[in-house]
Amino acid sequence: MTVKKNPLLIHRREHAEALLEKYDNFLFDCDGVIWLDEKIIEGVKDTLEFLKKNGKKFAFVTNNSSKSRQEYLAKFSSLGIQGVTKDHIFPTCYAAVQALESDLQVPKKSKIWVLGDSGIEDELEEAGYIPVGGTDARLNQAFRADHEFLTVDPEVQAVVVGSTKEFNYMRIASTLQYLLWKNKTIPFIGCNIDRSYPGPNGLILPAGGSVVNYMQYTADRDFINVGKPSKVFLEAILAKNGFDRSRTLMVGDTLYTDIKFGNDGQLGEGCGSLLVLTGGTTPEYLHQFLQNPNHYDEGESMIPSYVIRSLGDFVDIIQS
Ligand SMILES: O=C(O)[C@H](O)[C@H](O)COP(=O)(O)O
Ligand SMILES: [Mg+2]
Repeated sequence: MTVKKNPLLIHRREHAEALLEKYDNFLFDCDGVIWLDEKIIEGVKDTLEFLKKNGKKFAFVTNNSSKSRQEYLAKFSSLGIQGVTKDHIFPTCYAAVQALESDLQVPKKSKIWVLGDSGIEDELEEAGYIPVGGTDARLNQAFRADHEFLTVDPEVQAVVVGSTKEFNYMRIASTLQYLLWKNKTIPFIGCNIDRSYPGPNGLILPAGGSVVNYMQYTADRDFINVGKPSKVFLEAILAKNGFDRSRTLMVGDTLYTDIKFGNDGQLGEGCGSLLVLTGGTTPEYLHQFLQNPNHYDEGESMIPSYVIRSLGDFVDIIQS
C-alpha cells in the first residue's frame, strides 16, 4: 500500500477544485465532521448542498452505534440536512446486524445479547432478531449475585457490544456470563474501537471502543470489530452504493478509524482520505504524528491524503 507521506492542506481554490475533479463519491464520518453532539458544524450544510448540486454522491459512515438508521434520519432532518435517505446511512449497529446475517449466518429469530444503546436493539429487531439485555431497565439495578440476568439464556446465539452511557456493574457482569459461556465460543461483535469522541462544549468523552475493550479484557477473548477501519464494512458500503473506490474520498476526524479505513481501501489508486480538524485530531497531534508515523501502531496507514480545517470550509474555499 502506498499513501502520501505529506497530506495536502486544502486551503486554496485550486486544491478544492482538484478534489472535485478527482472524486465522485464521498464517505462522511459523522461525530466531529458533520456534527458535535446535537449541533451541526458551521458551514457543513452548505458544503453538502454544494457537493450535491455538483452531482456528487455520498454516504454517512459512523462508528457510533447508539442510534439506528431511522433515528439518524430524524437527526439529519432536524439539523436541516436535506436529501438523506436510510440507504445513505451506515452506523455500526447496522454493520453488526449485517455481520450476524452474512458473515456469521446466525439464523433469524435468534436471541442476541446486547450491551449498548437502543440503536443496536432497533436494528436487530428490524432484521428479525430478538435483542435481550441492552436497555432493559432491570439491568439498571445495583449488582446482586442472584439477579435473573446472571443466568444465561440458552437461546442466545451471539453478543453485540457498543457504546452506552448506561455502563454499570450489572451489565458488565451479565455480559461476561455470555462471553465466557460455552468455552468462550459464541460470537462476540464489537461495534467500534474508538477510545473517545468529541462531545458537546469541547468535551472529549469515552466512546464505544472503551466499552468493547473493557469486555474484551475481562473476558480475555477477542472480538470482531465491525466498525471503521474494517475492510468488510468498507467493501459492503462501496458495493451497496456502487461506488468506484478510485473515485471515493473518506472524510473523517480520527486517524486510526476513519483515515485508516479510507487508506486501507486502496487497491491500485485506491480511496482517498481527507482529515478534518473539527473533532478528535488536533493540529498539534497531527503535527506530532507526521514527524514520526512509524512510532504509532498503525503507522503510515493513518496518514491522510488531504487535510482541511473543517468540512464547512470547503464551500468557502471553492467559491473564493
Ligand atoms: O462510540 C462512539 O460513540 C463513537 O465511536 C464515536 O462517537 C465515533 O463516531 P464517528 O466519529 O465514527 O461518527
Ligand atoms: Mg468522528
